[in-house]
Amino acid sequence: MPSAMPPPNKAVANTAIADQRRTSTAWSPQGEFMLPSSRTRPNSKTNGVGVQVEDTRICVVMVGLPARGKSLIAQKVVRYLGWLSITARCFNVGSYRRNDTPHPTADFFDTSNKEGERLRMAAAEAAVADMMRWFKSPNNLIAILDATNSTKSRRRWIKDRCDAEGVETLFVESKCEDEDVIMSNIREVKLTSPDYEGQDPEQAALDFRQRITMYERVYETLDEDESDMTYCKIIDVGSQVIINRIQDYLQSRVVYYLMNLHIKPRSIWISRHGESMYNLSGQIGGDANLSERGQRYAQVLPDLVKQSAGDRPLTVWTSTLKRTAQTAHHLPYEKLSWKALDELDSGVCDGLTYADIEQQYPHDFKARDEDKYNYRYTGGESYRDVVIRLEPIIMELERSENILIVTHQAVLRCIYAYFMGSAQDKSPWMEVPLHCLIKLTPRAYKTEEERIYADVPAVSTWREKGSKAEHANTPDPSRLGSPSIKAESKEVPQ
Ligand SMILES: O=P(O)(O)OC[C@H]1O[C@@](CO)(OP(=O)(O)O)[C@@H](O)[C@@H]1O
Repeated sequence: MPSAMPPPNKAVANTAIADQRRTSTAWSPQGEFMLPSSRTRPNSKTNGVGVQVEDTRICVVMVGLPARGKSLIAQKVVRYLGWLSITARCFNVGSYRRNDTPHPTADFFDTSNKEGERLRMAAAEAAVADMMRWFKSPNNLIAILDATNSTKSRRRWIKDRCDAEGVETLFVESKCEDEDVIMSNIREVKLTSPDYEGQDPEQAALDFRQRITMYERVYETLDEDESDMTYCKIIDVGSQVIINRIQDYLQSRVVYYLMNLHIKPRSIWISRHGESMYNLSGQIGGDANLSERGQRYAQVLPDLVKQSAGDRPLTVWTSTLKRTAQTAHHLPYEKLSWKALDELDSGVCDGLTYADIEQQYPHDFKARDEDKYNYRYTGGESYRDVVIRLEPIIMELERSENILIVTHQAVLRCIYAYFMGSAQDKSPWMEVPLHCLIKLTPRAYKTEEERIYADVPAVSTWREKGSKAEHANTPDPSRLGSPSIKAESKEVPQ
């Protein structure tokens, strides 16, 4: 098997992987994500959506005490890989256990409770069996086995099961002694875990603490005894990362992502720029100034942000285009501008209206409607291309705390799709109104979304799939009301 990393080692270094990644990544002319040819094996395959991958299947095995952010990490890895067109799925042992024991009390997890032990092992076996069935499908590449897997014997059992089926294992331990992080995870779990549904929150927190004590009695951290295993040990929310025996490209890609994650609570705010002169005339692309209403949005945005973020320190990221810089102008925070946040490049269609495109490039107009995610403007970009160039932004976002991004319709859709796990065929059609601030808060079992609309009218630049071109850029009636907050929680699909 080709090795993406130095020989079996123990390293405490982020740069080793980051540098490795730069030398081992390649993009096809279509912007697909590929392995360099020297490392592509004869039986490498394409995963159906154009991403060339090794013939490797990996079981990412989560390890750690309860309330260490394992489920959050697992969900994030699945979403990140899905966003990059790598098919991944999480197998949560707890949800198999809940079939028999939906609301266990802490003593269920006491290892001297034989019936509890039997039921917990049965749940692990059922999850692993389902996972092996799932791996039979050729596009299914990465499974996450989400459980505490807190003893060496349990981990050895999983490794043996995977070895027997030719599935690689990558153990990922989240080890954390930071009381603030643990407490916030306990609060999170008692509010969102199905185990405690409908129960008194204080009672739930107490029981959950006891459950942690049960696990602490038997918990064994990953150590030298397991030096034959591939693992990544994340200590204190990423302040130290230990990696061992990372063997190939896909593993190093997952590990690189994990090294950038932190599990501290935070939110991300995203907004499109204010209405631009091009939005008013229905032209796409370009580098136009804000309209008079767009400037009004820029003026009210600081209040909107304050209303949602309070006094939290924020950093504002914009694109390099005038309309985002002008929108962020009055925000009293540090600002950074990123080329990677520039709008989808519409190539030869830059500066045209959708009606112009339908008339001058009818085949392109139709092709884009048929497969908007993959359609690439002549001399420009596709949504798939935008996702690829946004990857460093996502990495940086994961490393950061509270960020406000002021960007463009297509770019915002791609960022939103990453956080919400939206399907590729749906995300380019998502409606993202102008003059609306979106707050996203990643939680262990879901990402919460809140939309705050400014009381400033704007055109709607949204065009429904298959609709006539002239239906774009009409006044948006929802912009005429008073400011409103619409809060909605959406489950992240597994
Ligand atoms: O992919 P579609 O739906 O065409 O949306 C992207 C388009 O959105 C627009 C507005 O219509 O972006 P922007 O928010 O930067 O003004 C165009 O410039 C851009 O081409």
